[in-house]
Amino acid sequence: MLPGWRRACLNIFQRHQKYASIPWQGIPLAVRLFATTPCARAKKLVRVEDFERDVIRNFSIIAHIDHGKSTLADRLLELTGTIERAQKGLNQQVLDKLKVERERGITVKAQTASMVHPFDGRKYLLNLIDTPGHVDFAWEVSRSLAACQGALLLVDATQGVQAQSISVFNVAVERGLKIIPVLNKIDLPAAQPEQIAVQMQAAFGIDPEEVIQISAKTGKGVDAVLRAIIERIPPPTGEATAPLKAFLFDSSYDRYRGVISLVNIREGVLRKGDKIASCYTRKKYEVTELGIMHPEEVPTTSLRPGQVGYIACNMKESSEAHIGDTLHRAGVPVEPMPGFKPAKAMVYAGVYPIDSNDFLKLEESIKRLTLTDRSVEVTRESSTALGQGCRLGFLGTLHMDVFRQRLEDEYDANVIITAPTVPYKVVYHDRVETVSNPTEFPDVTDSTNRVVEVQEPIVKASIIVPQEYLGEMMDLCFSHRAEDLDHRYLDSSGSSGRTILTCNLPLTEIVTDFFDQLKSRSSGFASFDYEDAGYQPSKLVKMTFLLNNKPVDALALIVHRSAEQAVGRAWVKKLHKIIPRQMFEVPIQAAVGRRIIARETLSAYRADVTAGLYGGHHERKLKHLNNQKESKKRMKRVGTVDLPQEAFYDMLKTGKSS
Ligand SMILES: Nc1nc2c(ncn2[C@@H]2O[C@H](COP(=O)(O)OP(=O)(O)OP(=O)(O)O)[C@@H](O)[C@H]2O)c(=O)[nH]1
Repeated sequence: MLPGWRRACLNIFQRHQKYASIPWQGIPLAVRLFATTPCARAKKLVRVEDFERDVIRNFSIIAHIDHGKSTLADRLLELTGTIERAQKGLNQQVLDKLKVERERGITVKAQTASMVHPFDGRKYLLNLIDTPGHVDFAWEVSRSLAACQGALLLVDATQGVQAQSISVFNVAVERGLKIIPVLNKIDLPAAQPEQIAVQMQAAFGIDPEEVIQISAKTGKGVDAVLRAIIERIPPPTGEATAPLKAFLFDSSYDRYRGVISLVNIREGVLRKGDKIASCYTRKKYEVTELGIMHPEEVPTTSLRPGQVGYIACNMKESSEAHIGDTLHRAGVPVEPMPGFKPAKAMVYAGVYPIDSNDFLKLEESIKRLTLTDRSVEVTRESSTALGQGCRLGFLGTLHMDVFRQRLEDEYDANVIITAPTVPYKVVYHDRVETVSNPTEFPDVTDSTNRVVEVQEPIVKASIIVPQEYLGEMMDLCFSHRAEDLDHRYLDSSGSSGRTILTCNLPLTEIVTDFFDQLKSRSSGFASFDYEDAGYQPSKLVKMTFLLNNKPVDALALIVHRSAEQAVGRAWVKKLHKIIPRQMFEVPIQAAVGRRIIARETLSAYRADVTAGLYGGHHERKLKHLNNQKESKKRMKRVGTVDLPQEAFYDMLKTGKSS
């Protein structure tokens, strides 16, 4: 065999999206070839016809970040023989497929996996839908829960109930899901299962007797979880003979097969070759492939009521797969099921290529990435300082960070991200405008602009923290303009007992450094969650920065009146440190409207024009110095200060903590 041919073969497998998650290194070529043949996959073929509705369970694992969802998912997949048992101590994290997920140890994109488990003489089909834990990905959580009848509420036995545990619990209860409470990490010496079970009772009204104690790491107690899934979660409803109704809850893009949609069959049976139509777009398709996630795609002959699986149906554009859509048999229309509220961007930022010639490449990469992350909003924008770029809307700052990292990891992009801003509402005499870019924010101090008021987004925040840090947390909230602050105790075990603190906070206050301060001022013990609480009028102004009396658009900020002096001074100082000295003196100013509120002066380089004059008359020296002064004045008049890209990068990086 030619070595070149061999290499080409390997490349094809490694690049093929479907097999990209498999660690191919070290596996002999013959095995790789066989593993990807239809014959090998067919061996795994699951006859879904064998599973009637009453032996199907659709469930999800919900928890605060890092409480062990992905680890428990691994153990469940192993225990049911869906994947090979990992070597002792090795964490497989089969469902965390993205590189950023594995590196950061967080789940960003919900994945789905089906398992077959024998119980009481019958074979059960268990469909697990993994969910992310972080607040920013709450949209993914509610999307996953729409396809389930039950949820495992996982709580870390060392950390106890955290803010996100409460918010995901509320979403699950709202959707009428059966909750199975599970206490994880009981193998750790710091675990306090009894005390945390009492906390769960106070926070969720759960009977401590119902709580299953496990260690997802060692596998202890995980079989009891499997039993509880089968015994406590109700089977899905829906009749095989009814007209087809399939709920589309996720989609991804495959270069070769087009859009792959994840669906939950609510009524009827879907088979390969069936002609289907979308309630939302009214377009018609033919099902070319369908199957279940086991945990990789495994083709099946049909999908039946209650089942969760993937379909490929010659959908070319990812925009055709509308999340929350109902698919039905072509020519047999049905009433669409209630869909999802679309994801709402909470944080906006400009993304620019470091080298402005790379814009088209960057735009293409962003487009491709948004195919797998549909919650990102994209529009084009341009800035005189940074050139052509895109304005992106994210669900939160972590979401923004993860998106940037994915751009860098998966598309090799080098980008500058501007300071994050939130969407403001500007109320004029005759209209209301939403502004998410500081450069478009009007000068409210100028009465000719006819601005009646400016409103900013508010969130209802909850913080769970040991009592000893309560004072510190209240202080933090007040310094971020908190209102309606309230607190209640979750348990009564002295200063280490947990308290839940709630307040209303402006969203803009938490998109900069709030998380970092929360973690450092509570020694990492506080957890934080928030939900949208509408808009409220606020005294906001646009701050611009001038270099040599010319405004730099990419540095514009929207700040609260009470903070304008402090922010203006801090940024001007930072600019002074970062900007390289020029041939002429450069004033660096922060301005609100026409008012200059802070100023620093960058002194000029001074060439010693008298160096070549040995001796000579005093007036001759003076003449040279005066000439120099004149030419500097001229330079200053016409000179523009170019802020180098690196300075921008530093500025925006450090700007986050201002
Ligand atoms: N000692 C111990 N560690 C555990 C256990 N379960 C999970 N962990 C560890 O806890 C960390 C977080 O686990 P993950 O499974 O990644 O948590 P997750 O909830 O999926 O996290 P997100 O996906 O970010 O929401 C990992 O380092 C796990 O090895 C357990 O039962 N015992």
